Amino acid sequence: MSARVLAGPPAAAALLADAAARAGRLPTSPHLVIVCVGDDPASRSYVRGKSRKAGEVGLRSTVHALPESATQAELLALIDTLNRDDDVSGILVQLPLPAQIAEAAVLHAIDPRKDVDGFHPLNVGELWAGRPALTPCTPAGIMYLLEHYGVAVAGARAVIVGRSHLVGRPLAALLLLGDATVTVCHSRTRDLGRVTREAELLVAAAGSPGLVTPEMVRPGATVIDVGINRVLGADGKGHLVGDVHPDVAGVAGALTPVPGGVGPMTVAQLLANTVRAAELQHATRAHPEVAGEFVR
Ligand SMILES: NC(=O)C1=CN([C@@H]2O[C@H](COP(=O)(O)OP(=O)(O)OC[C@H]3O[C@@H](n4cnc5c(N)ncnc54)[C@H](OP(=O)(O)O)[C@@H]3O)[C@@H](O)[C@H]2O)C=CC1
Ligand SMILES: Nc1nc(=O)c2c([nH]1)NC[C@@H]1CN(c3ccc(C(=O)N[C@@H](CCC(=O)O)C(=O)O)cc3)C=[N+]21
Repeated sequence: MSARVLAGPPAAAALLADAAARAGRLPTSPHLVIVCVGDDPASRSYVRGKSRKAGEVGLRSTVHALPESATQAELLALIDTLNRDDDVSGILVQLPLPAQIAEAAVLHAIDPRKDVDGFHPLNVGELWAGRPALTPCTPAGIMYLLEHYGVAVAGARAVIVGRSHLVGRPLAALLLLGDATVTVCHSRTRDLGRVTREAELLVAAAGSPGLVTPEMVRPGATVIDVGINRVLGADGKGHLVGDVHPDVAGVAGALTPVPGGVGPMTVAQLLANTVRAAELQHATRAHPEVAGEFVR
């Protein structure tokens, strides 16, 4: 038996087509601003991919690249300018940041209505309160992928390996909103395989190549591989591999590939969030009586 492949690109294309149609109904094209600090090659490569896709669906994007030595004050000043600029719909600060900059201070400074990553505490709180506004791109993209391929979430036993603020935690909130029964595992989880074997829907987001092996997977389960790990192959070249061992394809019912699975969903969802942010800002301007309030 070999698992059904849940490919990212067709689902991402459907999400992007919807976002592009909504963008076309706005008076001006939504504008995403990406801020990156330092010159980590992997970060630069993600940023290029995001800008290219933005252009393909008719969104504007601008990249602000600050040097590795940038101070927290400089970054906060830039965010303040972008917050005040009515021509900016969405702001994404690429993570991780250099050690001299406190991540929390930066994420708190972004206007929640422009927070296309969904990392501001207001958006995090709204998500856990069951009123999702702007939600983190990777988890929201995974939910879209599951729906696109008709994978049932309601009532399912879902297990997530990883509890980061970027992936594991917000995905737990979204799956719970979708009426799954959710378990979140991490590096202190005892007998990880016993927990993951319970899952009808298993999500691996640990950043550990091949962590999920066939004996950890319930036969027929849907397995979502979020991991993006660069490893050196036998051919001496660098390869991207996920957190799921390739042999899991023999046990799982359905499986996302790496690359070409969750990654493209993340990028598509970022652009969908940018359109959503532009819609929120447009509604606020059209109805100034609600300005200052957080409009959903
Ligand atoms: N496809 C995409 O679009 C994206 C992919 N990624 C990829 O997803 C992976 C996870 O990213 P991110 O969430 O940011 O990573 P973090 O390093 O922030 O978090 C990893 C989580 O996995 C847990 N973990 C690590 N090793 C184990 C283990 N052996 N057993 C059980 N739990 C473990 C950690 O536990 P603890 O909390 O106890 O330390 C932690 O909660 C990475 O490979 C990253 O590159 C990330 C974002 C987007
Ligand atoms: N503020 C912030 N928000 C993020 O969403 C964020 C971040 N910082 N920092 C880094 C992680 C990682 N991330 C990815 C996005 C796209 C792919 C992606 O498109 N991957 C392709 C392969 C790309 C390649 O070949 O390198 C794929 O899986 O097919 C992967 C990973 C977003 N992140």
